[in-house]
Amino acid sequence: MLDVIGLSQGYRRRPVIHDLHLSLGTGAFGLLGPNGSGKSTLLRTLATTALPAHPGHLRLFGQPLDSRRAVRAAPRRIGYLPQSFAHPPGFTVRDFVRHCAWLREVPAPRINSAADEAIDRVELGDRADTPLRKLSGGMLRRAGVAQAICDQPDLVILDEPANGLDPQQRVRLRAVLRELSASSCVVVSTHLVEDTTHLCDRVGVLYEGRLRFDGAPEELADRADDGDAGDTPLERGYTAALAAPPLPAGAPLSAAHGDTATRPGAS
Ligand SMILES: Nc1ncnc2c1ncn2[C@@H]1O[C@H](COP(=O)(O)OP(=O)(O)OP(=O)(O)O)[C@@H](O)[C@H]1O
Repeated sequence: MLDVIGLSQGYRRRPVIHDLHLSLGTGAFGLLGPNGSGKSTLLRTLATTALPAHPGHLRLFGQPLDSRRAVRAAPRRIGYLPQSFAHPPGFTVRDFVRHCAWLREVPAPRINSAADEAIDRVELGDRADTPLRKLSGGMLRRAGVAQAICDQPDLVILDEPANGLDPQQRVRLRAVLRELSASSCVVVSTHLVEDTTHLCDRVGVLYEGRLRFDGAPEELADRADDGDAGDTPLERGYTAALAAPPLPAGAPLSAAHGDTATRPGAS
C-alpha cells in the first residue's frame, strides 16, 4: 500500500526527516513522537501535500510518484486530516464533507450518500446542517475526520484526530478507525500513547526525524525499564524508545502489519 524508501524531507535548507524507511499495508499504524519530531511533516508527505525531493522515496499503491499523472492520481485514494485545516466558515458540515469528497474526485453519484454515512460515523448527524463556525472544537475535529474517511479511501492519514475529543468520542473514534483499518491502511499520529494499544496493531516512534521503534504496542511496552519515565509500561516503553538509536534500513518489521516482512532496502 505504502512504501517509504530512504525518505528525507524538510523545509528550505532545514532537514526534518532523515533517511526514513517504512512499509505499510492494511491495518492501523500509530505514529508517536515528541513535539517537533517530524510527525506532521511525514504525514504531509505521505498524503502527497508535500512531495518528496526524489520521486523514488515514496511508492503509493505500488507506484512511485514519478510522473504528473501519478501525483494527480494518488490523492483520489487518500483521505487526509491535517493537524489544522482552513474551512469556509459558512459551509455546513454536510457542505464541507461533500466538497472535500468532490475535491478528492469521489464519483458524483456516490458523494451525497458517502458524505452522510461519514457524518453519521463521527456522530454529527444531528449537526449536518450546522455551519462549521458554530461547532465546538471537538465537533469541528470530527467534521475533519468525516471528510477524511468519506467513501472509505484506501489510505487514511489522520494527524492528531483525537485532539479536543472528549473521552467518549475518543472511544468512538477508535472503533470507527479500527473498522476502517480492516480494509484500509490507517495512519494516525497521536500524543496519547495509551490510545495506540486500543487502536493500532503497529506503532512507530519518531524522534528527531528518525524512527526509533517500529512494532506492535506490546513490543513497545516490553522495552520499558523501571527507570524510564511514565505511568504505564507503554509510556515507559515509549520513553525507552526515544533514547534508542535510529532503526537501520534493513531492520525486520513486525509481522503484525500488512504484507511486508522486511524494510525496503534490506538485503
Ligand atoms: N511549514 C513549515 N516551515 C518551516 N518549518 C516547519 C514547518 N512545519 C514544521 N516545521 C518544522 O519542522 C520540524 C518538525 O515539525 P512537525 O510539525 O513535523 O513536528 P511534529 O512532530 O508534528 O510536532 P507536534 O507534535 O508539535 O505537532 C519542527 O522543527 C518545525 O519547526
